[in-house]
Amino acid sequence: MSASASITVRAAAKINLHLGVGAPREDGFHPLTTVYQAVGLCDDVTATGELPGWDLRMLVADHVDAGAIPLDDTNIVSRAATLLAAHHDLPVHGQVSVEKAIPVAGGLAGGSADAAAALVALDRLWDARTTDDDLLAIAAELGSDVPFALIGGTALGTGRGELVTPVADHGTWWWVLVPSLEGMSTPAVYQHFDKLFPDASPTPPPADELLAAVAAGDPKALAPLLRNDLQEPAIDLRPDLGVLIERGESEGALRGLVSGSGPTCVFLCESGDHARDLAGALLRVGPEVVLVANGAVAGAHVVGGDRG
Ligand SMILES: C[C@@](CO)(OP(=O)(O)O)[C@H](O)COP(=O)(O)OP(=O)(O)OC[C@H]1O[C@@H](n2ccc(N)nc2=O)[C@H](O)[C@@H]1O
Ligand SMILES: Nc1ncnc2c1ncn2[C@@H]1O[C@H](COP(=O)(O)OP(=O)(O)O)[C@@H](O)[C@H]1O
Repeated sequence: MSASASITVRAAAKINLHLGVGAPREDGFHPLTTVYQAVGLCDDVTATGELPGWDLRMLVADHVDAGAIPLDDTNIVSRAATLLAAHHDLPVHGQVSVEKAIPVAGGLAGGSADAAAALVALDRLWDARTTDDDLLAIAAELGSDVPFALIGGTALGTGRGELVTPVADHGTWWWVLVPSLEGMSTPAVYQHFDKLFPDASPTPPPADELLAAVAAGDPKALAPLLRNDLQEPAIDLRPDLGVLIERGESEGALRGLVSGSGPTCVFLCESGDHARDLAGALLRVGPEVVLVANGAVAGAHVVGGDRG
């Protein structure tokens, strides 16, 4: 592409409808059986420019903690660029800006979404034509949640979460998301899981019953089957999350749940109207930020650009 070509790629936040966690493997990662769903809370990554130089900017929404995002080469977008460039024996180059609406360290895989979107955008900008299998392998190297951010929809994750298979989903699922002003560290929550459950089975609990409810598309059938094995450790570290979940359920949510390693809490609703009513009720009693999103939405995909 030419000097002024630009490409914008959108990637979504995820929630885990089922997060079954097993005892840690020899490499320290926990074996998972998880059911991911991509929801309509998205970051947009725009890549432009050619040789030389690399520049990364983050443009964040009011509810996103900009101070918690590294801008150096540890940012997962820069890591994605480095791995993709190395794969093609190219120098890292371009100007990348991330319009960020997904809260940081929220259990919503916002960094993973940025990484997936950056891979797709830079692949296009550099005309690198990476195969899907290679893109998924690079994504898995970046983080356990990154392959799902490429694929989106509703999908089963196994291994450490990086082996992703789309599943049947005949529902439109409405969620209220309540982020927290202070993020939580994913490794710290997994470590707390190990402390609370030293006798966990090496085989994570399966998701078969939940997958049947997802396929059937019935929120009332899904609600009692939602499961997150990291919820107890997350609430043990942050008791306010337990209070919030009880509040959301008493205000009428079909079910409240910690998202991934937390601290975002998500509430399943029957419809868009129900979700907006619940969001209004929650806003009146406490949290500063309450979002409504539905799922499932697409994985990282091009939403704009020009050929310069
Ligand atoms: C908990 C989950 C649930 O989907 O999501 P988040 O809450 O972070 O969004 C994921 O497992 C997070 O995936 P991700 O954030 O990509 O993790 P990675 O970068 O691969 O790993 C970060 C650290 O988390 C721990 N980790 C991660 C995945 C896994 N299956 N077992 C682990 O023990 C390890 O301590 C690892 O060093
Ligand atoms: N582009 C990015 N966006 C957000 N966080 C990032 C990014 N790059 C690196 N990070 C680091 O990754 C950590 C985890 O971020 P994130 O993916 O938002 O959370 P989670 O794993 O809870 O879903 C953050 O605390 C931050 O230090």
